[in-house]
Amino acid sequence: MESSFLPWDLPSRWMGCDEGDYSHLFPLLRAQGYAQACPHMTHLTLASTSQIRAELLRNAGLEIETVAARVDEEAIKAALLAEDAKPRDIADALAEAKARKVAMKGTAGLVLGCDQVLEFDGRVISKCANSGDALELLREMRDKRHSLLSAAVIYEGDKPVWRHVGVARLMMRDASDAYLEDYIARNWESIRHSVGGYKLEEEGVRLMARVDGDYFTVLGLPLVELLSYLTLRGTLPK
Ligand SMILES: Nc1nc2c(ncn2[C@@H]2O[C@H](COP(=O)(O)OP(=O)(O)OP(=O)(O)O)[C@@H](O)[C@H]2O)c(=O)[nH]1
Repeated sequence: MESSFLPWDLPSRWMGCDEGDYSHLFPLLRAQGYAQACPHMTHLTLASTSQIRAELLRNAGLEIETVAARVDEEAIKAALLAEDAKPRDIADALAEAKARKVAMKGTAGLVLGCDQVLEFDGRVISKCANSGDALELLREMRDKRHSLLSAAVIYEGDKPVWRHVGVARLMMRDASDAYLEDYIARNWESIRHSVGGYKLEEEGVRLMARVDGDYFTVLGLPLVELLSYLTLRGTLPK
């Protein structure tokens, strides 16, 4: 049986499947490192180092590859802020920059770039550099509202084919100084890469008085909208 996309040296023991249907082989092939040779096997390439984004996609049953985009986010953010760009546009532009960077390397199939921006008090808040800054930020944000804007952009070839910005609005409770100090001491190692200094699925939920919006958007990925698009275009079965 000849196949156009299976690697020529595929071990013969895997060639016993029916003509054309290899889906049950995918986990085996991926385990052997064949994914890159078979772009058909992956639903998309995630241009992100975010563990939670990869986890959410894999938990939803998607076959993904992850590639770090390595764009200079701070430079892009600074240039956009200098033009008074809105937080939504900053998140979208950063997500597109990441998707484009990886897509332009010739990555086959769909490439997903993401970015999350925290808007508080009219400002765009970046990730905290250390636990002291995180404690200071939480002291500022308690008993007040903030928004999380999670942008996603998909490239196919050299063009963007889909984009979405999910928005969640959160109200932090008026936590005590003592609690915030203990919270940071307990959680800093886990939350250091999360903008806002919390993970909603962990103890960060105890910082909140109210969460309005999509849970996945808070975690950093407008997952439901993404899956709807992939299903609509036939990448995922209807
Ligand atoms: N687990 C978890 N992660 C969160 C939460 N809120 C924000 N984040 C993560 O905080 C990070 C925001 O920074 P980004 O610049 O968007 O992404 P990144 O992690 O730096 O990864 P890149 O896409 O490679 O830039 C993302 O990874 C979000 O998924 C949360 O509630 N839970």
